[in-house]
Amino acid sequence: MRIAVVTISDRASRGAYEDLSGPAVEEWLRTTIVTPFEIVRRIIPDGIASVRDTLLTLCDEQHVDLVLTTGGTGPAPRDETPEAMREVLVKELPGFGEQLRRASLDQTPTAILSRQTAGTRGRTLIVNLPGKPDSIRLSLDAVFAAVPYCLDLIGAGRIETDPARIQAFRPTPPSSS
Ligand SMILES: Nc1ncnc2c1ncn2[C@@H]1O[C@H](COP(=O)(O)OP(=O)(O)OP(=O)(O)O)[C@@H](O)[C@H]1O
Ligand SMILES: Nc1nc2c(c(=O)[nH]1)N[C@H]1C(S)=C(S)[C@@H](COP(=O)(O)O)O[C@H]1N2
Repeated sequence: MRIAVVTISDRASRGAYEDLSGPAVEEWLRTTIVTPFEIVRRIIPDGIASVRDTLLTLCDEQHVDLVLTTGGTGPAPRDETPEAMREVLVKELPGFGEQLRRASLDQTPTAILSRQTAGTRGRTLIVNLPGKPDSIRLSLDAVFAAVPYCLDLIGAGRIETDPARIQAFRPTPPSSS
């Protein structure tokens, strides 16, 4: 099981500030997932080509099971993560974005500015998170219960979570066919 954590930020990628969001995602995963997994980290600039090419490499060449991105989902000119997702996803899963915005509204009224989404390409699930370090925990807490079953359905690796942190929900056992 391999999970990629991709920080999308012009300034973090050129070292203008320290990336805090990627490490926050990694820390959340390490305290929540109890089955073995390896983390692949990337820090890249905003922009359609940058995000698209990174996601395509992670999906089609490195065959990671899950990609979590942080940043580039807003309305600013350089925020192009959703445009890149459109070029990469085979099946969009709009429920992730809906739930992320709903949960984030408890934290900030600007939650509605995020165009974050999720979806699949082959056996990889890609989920966008906002860029702000403070948003990471709340965002992952809001959607992760559905992630292990989604990975089962697309034939990706199996994840078990610490039930004290996240109760993974599997409505039906995986098919044996
Ligand atoms: N990876 C990160 N690590 C630390 N702080 C971040 C990170 N991403 C965003 N932030 C903080 O959240 C703020 C808003 O995030 P946003 O993604 O809108 O950044 P931005 O203004 O587009 O700039 P950039 O793309 O250069 O990070 C940033 O100004 C920064 O203070
Ligand atoms: N939970 C949460 N969601 C959030 C935020 C936040 O601080 N917390 N920031 C919002 C803001 S201000 C913006 S502009 C959008 C997009 O952020 P991004 O471009 O860094 O992805 O996410 C929104 N979603």
